[in-house]
Order: sequence, then C-alpha cells, then structure tokens
Amino acid sequence: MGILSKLFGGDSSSTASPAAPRYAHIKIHPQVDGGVKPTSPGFQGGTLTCKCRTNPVKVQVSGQTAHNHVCGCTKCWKPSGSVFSQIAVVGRDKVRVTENGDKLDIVDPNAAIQRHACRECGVHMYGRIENTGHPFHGLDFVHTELSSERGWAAPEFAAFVSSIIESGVEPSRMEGIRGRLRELGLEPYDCLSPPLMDAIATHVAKQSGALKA
Ligand SMILES: N[C@@H](CCC(=O)N[C@@H](CSCO)C(=O)NCC(=O)O)C(=O)O
Ligand SMILES: [Zn+2]
Ligand SMILES: [Zn+2]
Repeated sequence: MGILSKLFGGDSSSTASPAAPRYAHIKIHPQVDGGVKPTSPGFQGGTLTCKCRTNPVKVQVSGQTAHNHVCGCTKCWKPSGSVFSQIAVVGRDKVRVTENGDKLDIVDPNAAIQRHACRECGVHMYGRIENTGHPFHGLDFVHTELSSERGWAAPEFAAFVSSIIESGVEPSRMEGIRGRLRELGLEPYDCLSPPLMDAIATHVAKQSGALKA
C-alpha cells in the first residue's frame, strides 16, 4: 500500500499501473494479437496478393474498407493456425482483379457471399454478393491483411464468435476467447454487430412492407 493510502486510508489501486491483460496468451488473429492497429485517415486502398510464391493473384482495392471485423464463421478464409478471419467490406466497383485472375475459383456458388479463391494457395481474394435482393448487395468482402499497405480500417468487433466451435474449438475455451476479444476492444457477438443486424432487419422489413420503403 502506498504512503498516501496509509495516511488517508484510500485505495492504492488508483495510483497503480493498469492491470495486465489476463488473456494475452490467447491468440485471435495475427493482425490483432499484438493490439489493434489504428485506421489512417485519408487512406486510399491498396493491392491484395495471394500466398503463391509464383504468379500470385493480385486484386486492387481502390478505397478504404468499412465494418472491418474478426469473424469466427467456418466460411471465411483464415490464415493457418488462426481460428478467426479478419474481413471488411468495400464497394464492388472499387475491386478489380489485376493479375492472374485465371487462378480464381468460386468456393461455393450457392453461398450468399461468393468467395473467389486462388485454387493453388486457397486464399480468398474477394467475396461478392450477386443476389440483388441481399441487404449487402453492392459490397465485396475482402481480407486487407493480404496487402502490404498500412492504414486500412481497423477491426471494430468480433462476429460469429460461437461459430468457432463448429471449426472444432473446445467450448470450454470460449470464456477466455471472449475475454481476450474484449481486452482488444473487439466486442464479441454471435452474429454481426447490432448496427449491421439492424441494417439487415430494416432491409427485410422494407421488402416485406412492415416498414415504409
Ligand atoms: N455458423 C455459420 C455462420 C456462417 C455465416 O452466416 N457467416 C456470415 C458472416 S461472413 C462475414 O462476416 C455470412 O454472412 N455468411 C454468408 C455466406 O457465407 O455466404 C458458420 O460458421 O458456417
Ligand atoms: Zn495463390
Ligand atoms: Zn465469416
């Protein structure tokens, strides 16, 4: 206990350094494990490159992304050893395949998000929604960690966290994983974030007529 606390009976915690993170040993994703890197204002985009040593697929993203998040779902591409992906959206008009696009295949043509992946290294280069009635039609899903440029939009939350169990994560690990996400400032949700879920519900309500379009 510090001298002031002894004299005045105060709580010494107010002068102590902040508590060390409890869950720092728990790995989420290489882009966030060392702390979330801030967004650079005015950032204009960059080039995504797949993991092939020769003839990599390159995709130019000519603008900043939005709604970046870590995602625990089984469908998003994850770097090896990671249980989460990191994924953001950008207008589809800002996404252009510039090199080796002949190596791209659609992972699941029936999925809402058609993920165009390099058939040699398996990396998903962009995910596109072709259904014009989908709430997110017009947005492509991209993994900005595939770019060497710095300044992309920082992740803001964690989505589909419970879904990591579907990939084989022991349910007993969930408390620590959610604890680590909170330490990193990435609030864990078991679907998307409330603003995105509200946007989806608003779209559905306008389609059904429950809300005025
Ligand atoms: N429990 C399932 C959830 C899959 C899922 O719904 N994923 C979301 C988020 S992906 C980016 O945030 C989604 O919108 N999927 C549509 C699609 O993949 O086409 C699981 O884990 O598989
Ligand atoms: Zn590749
Ligand atoms: Zn996902």
